[in-house]
Amino acid sequence: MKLQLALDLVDIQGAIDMVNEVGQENIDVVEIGTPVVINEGLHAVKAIKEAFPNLTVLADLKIMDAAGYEVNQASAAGADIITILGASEDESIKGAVAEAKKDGKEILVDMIAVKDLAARAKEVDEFGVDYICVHTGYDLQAVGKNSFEDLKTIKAAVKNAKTAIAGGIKLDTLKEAVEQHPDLIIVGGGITTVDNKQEVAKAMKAMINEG
Ligand SMILES: O=C([C@H](O)CO)[C@H](O)[C@H](O)COP(=O)(O)O
Repeated sequence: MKLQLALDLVDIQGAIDMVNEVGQENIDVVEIGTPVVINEGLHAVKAIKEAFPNLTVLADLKIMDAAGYEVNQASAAGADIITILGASEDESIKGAVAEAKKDGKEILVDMIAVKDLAARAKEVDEFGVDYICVHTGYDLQAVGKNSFEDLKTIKAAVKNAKTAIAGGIKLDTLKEAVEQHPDLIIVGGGITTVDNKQEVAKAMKAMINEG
């Protein structure tokens, strides 16, 4: 199990400062979140990879179309993992995988807003993707939803890909994810909004390592 720090509500310098404050030794993957890519472009991915060459960098593009091209651009900027939506066309997901493989990069499929999770996870799992991720986005977190039951659903459906979970995970709810042993646990606000970010990230990493 690995810990991914999601950086969403920062600019480029804020992202670098946040990783330094959290401590790169306390995380495995750093995510340049969708709002950062929208605001700053792929320069943010390039800047974070240059600042932290030893960290795995995920570009949360949430690709929906033009998948091969967008994966190619994110990969050139230094992304190690690129995200595409599970709701996108099969051809888009296959194209993303083909492009990523050329450069030895990985594809994470974000299942946000997918209604039949088990069925779509089984389909996507056949396309050679690296991760399938359940995700409760900000807008559903705001009405009290989470992804812990959804993780059970994809764990039962997925045979090939690694599994991941994201969406509102905090130190006091992390256990619910750890108990199910996904390959990747993604945490944004649960680290970035607390006072002692380093202490919380360290505690989360310890819980994940022990899990
Ligand atoms: O992908 C995300 C969201 O859609 C905004 O871009 C977040 O990175 C993801 O939800 C993790 O962040 P938290 O929910 O704050 O843990």
